[in-house]
Parts: sequence; C-alpha cells; structure tokens
Amino acid sequence: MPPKPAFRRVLLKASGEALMGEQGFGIDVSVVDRIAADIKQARDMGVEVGVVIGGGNIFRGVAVASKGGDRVTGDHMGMLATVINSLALRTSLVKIGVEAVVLSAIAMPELCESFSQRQATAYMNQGKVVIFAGGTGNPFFTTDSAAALRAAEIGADALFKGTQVDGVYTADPKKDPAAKRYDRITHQEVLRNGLSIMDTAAIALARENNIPIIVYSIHEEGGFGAILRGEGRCTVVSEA
Ligand SMILES: Nc1ncnc2c1ncn2[C@@H]1O[C@H](COP(=O)(O)OP(=O)(O)O)[C@@H](O)[C@H]1O
Ligand SMILES: O=c1ccn([C@@H]2O[C@H](COP(=O)(O)OP(=O)(O)O)[C@@H](O)[C@H]2O)c(=O)[nH]1
Repeated sequence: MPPKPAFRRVLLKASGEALMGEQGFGIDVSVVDRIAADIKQARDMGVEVGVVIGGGNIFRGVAVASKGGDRVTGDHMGMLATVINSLALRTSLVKIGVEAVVLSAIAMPELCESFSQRQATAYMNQGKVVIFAGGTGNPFFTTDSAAALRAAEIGADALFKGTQVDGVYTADPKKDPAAKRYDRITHQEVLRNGLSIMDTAAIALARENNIPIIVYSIHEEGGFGAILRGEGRCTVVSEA
C-alpha cells in the first residue's frame, strides 16, 4: 500500500506565468497538460483538490496602471485572464478523465458556473476538481489572495503555491544567488522579513486561518504528488 497522504483537501495556487512555458506569452498547452497530470496524481492518491490559477501569462492590472491607465479596468482584464487559464486547465483535466468544474467569481454563465462556497464544497465532496476562476472578483487583489481566501472557504488543510522557485529563500533567489532556502518558516517570519514570495494579504489570511503554505516549483514534473507523499522539495510555511 502506498503511504497515506498527510492531506485530505488542498488548494493549489498555480502560477499563471508558468503556463506560457518558453513562449513568453499566452498558454503552452503542453505545460497545462503537465499540471493537469500532476493534479490527477493527487486525485489518484485520494486527495481533494481545489485550484486557483493566476493570469500573469496573459495580463496583469499593474501593467495598465504603470502606463497611466485605469488600474481597476486593468485588474478586470487580469481577472478575465484567469478565466481563460481556468478553462484551459479544465479542458486538460477532462481530457485525461478527471472530473473538473470551473466556478468563477465573476458571473459569466455561458462559460462556467458562478462561485458559491456551498456549491464549491458540494463539488469537492463529490471528488471533483474545482477550479476557482476570476480571482477574488475584486480589483487591487491578486490570485495569491484568492487562493488563501478559497483555501479558508473550502477548509483546505494546506495551500500549495506552485511557482517559479522551489521554496522561500532569505532573499529573492532570482536576484541574489547567495540566498538560502528555508525548509520551514513561520507566516510571521515571512511577513516580518518582507520575503515577497506571496503578497502580505495572502500570508496574513492564511496565518489567521491556521493554513500552512507549501511553496514548491510548479516546473518540477510530479512535484505536487511528491510533496503530498512527504518526499518533494519545498518550504513549509506554518506556525507549528
Ligand atoms: N524570499 C523569496 N523567496 C522566494 N522567492 C522570492 C522571494 N522574494 C521574491 N521572490 C520571487 O517571487 C516569485 C514568485 O512570486 P510571483 O511572481 O507571485 O509568482 P507566481 O507567478 O507564482 O504568482 C519568485 O519567482 C521569486 O523570484
Ligand atoms: O482577486 C484578484 C485576482 C487577480 N486580479 C488581477 O488579475 C491579474 C492576474 O493575477 P496574478 O497577477 O495574481 O497572476 P499570477 O502572478 O499568478 O500569474 C492581477 O495582476 C490582477 O490585475 C485582480 O484584480 N483581483
């Protein structure tokens, strides 16, 4: 018998930027297929999975604001980008036989269902992968905050941040090659030391709700499943 995973229900925050692969923009379907395969592995282990995807491969609101444009409209465009990515992930999951639904924070009934906590929980109890699209539905937020929010709403045991780097470092490892990776760190230390692996609102929300954050590289094939088995490379952010 394979070892029983330590988690019953998790929320995966998948980097939007990662979805573009080597292309520099948009969606590389082979990357989405690989992330879907990683999620299938988790489902095959009996772990219930909710997913929030970013939109940075397509659009970020700050890009508009930095050029003097309207931030709120820019953020609306960013949230729409997350819907595009969510639909792509659903397609990849369904293709490999994983039941998946998209619930959007912004109503667009022709494309997908609208989010409600009740419906999300019902689908998760049925074993479906629930993809939360549209971020929080509000401008001035990020999909990291959406991930912390949805993790709290669905009662997730952990928030997995699948990102460009394999953990939390003493400084941004892309800028400081001497930065050292933590195996474990507390939410409070991440906030106090200004370690910008996630926005502070997301970390604070996870901390208040006692949700551990597990930071790992989304580029590592099978990395999600490996961590669920207690084997993979990551940083665990938790109070205990
Ligand atoms: N202390 C740190 N430890 C790890 N990564 C950090 C740190 N500070 C900044 N970063 C940067 O944060 C990035 C991940 O955050 P973000 O840009 O929000 O990615 P995502 O596309 O997953 O949303 C990493 O690629 C890394 O370069
Ligand atoms: O609750 C939210 C979530 C996202 N966004 C917008 O959507 C963009 C894409 O999300 P994010 O930058 O978090 O994606 P990622 O970094 O994961 O690719 C953001 O820049 C914001 O403009 C927003 O306005 N509210």
